[in-house]
Amino acid sequence: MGYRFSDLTAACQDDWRAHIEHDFVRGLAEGTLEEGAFRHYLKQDYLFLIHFARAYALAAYKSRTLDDLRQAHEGLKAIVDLELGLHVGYCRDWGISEADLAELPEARATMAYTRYVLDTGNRGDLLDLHVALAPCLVGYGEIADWINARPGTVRGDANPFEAWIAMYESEEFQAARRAEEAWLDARLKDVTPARFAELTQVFRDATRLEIDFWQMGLDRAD
Ligand SMILES: Cc1ncc(C[n+]2csc(CCO)c2C)c(N)n1
Repeated sequence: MGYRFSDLTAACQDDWRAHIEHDFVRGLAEGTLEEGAFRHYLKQDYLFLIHFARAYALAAYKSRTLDDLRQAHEGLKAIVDLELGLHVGYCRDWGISEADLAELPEARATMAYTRYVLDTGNRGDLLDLHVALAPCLVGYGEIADWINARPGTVRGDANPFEAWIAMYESEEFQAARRAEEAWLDARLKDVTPARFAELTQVFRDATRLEIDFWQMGLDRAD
């Protein structure tokens, strides 16, 4: 008892590092990622974001308190009003039009990850759902930290992915990440070892699906 969010990453250390330090992330940090791989990722990420907005709507449905309902509402608004708009504009900069986005076929890695999160939230409770969402929100925050701490990282105009890195290192995004970790710390404090083992499985599954999503980008898999 007395668990914290960091106990989840510690319990899945190998998978967690494989997500944070994936070759796709290294390519973003060094500016060496093939542009076609990035475009493939961006397109699938559009579909990913739509399903993640649905996951925040599910979090609203699963909420028992006004605070949790507000938090789910904020998450849904952040994706719909902010992230998806930014994403569509960003895709345009990379030569992907809104019409292209509307017609995208969904890759298997996108389906697997997003439907896993939605199913975990459906069959479980709000904590299951948040743990399934954590490799996304907390993971991308840690990725920004990791990118910034690496000597090989290239920043500024010399890196074509500068805007992507800047988004996830932004104070606004990092504040959302810290709030999520604090929420998870508060909920994990009281879980039993058996429940923690269940949640570890969810966290590991979702982390491995993040790894598959990066790999899908590198392989341009459909
Ligand atoms: C595969 C994949 N995983 C995580 C993110 C980042 N992200 C998407 S929604 C969200 C939470 C709401 O702000 C975050 C952090 C991404 N874009 N694509």
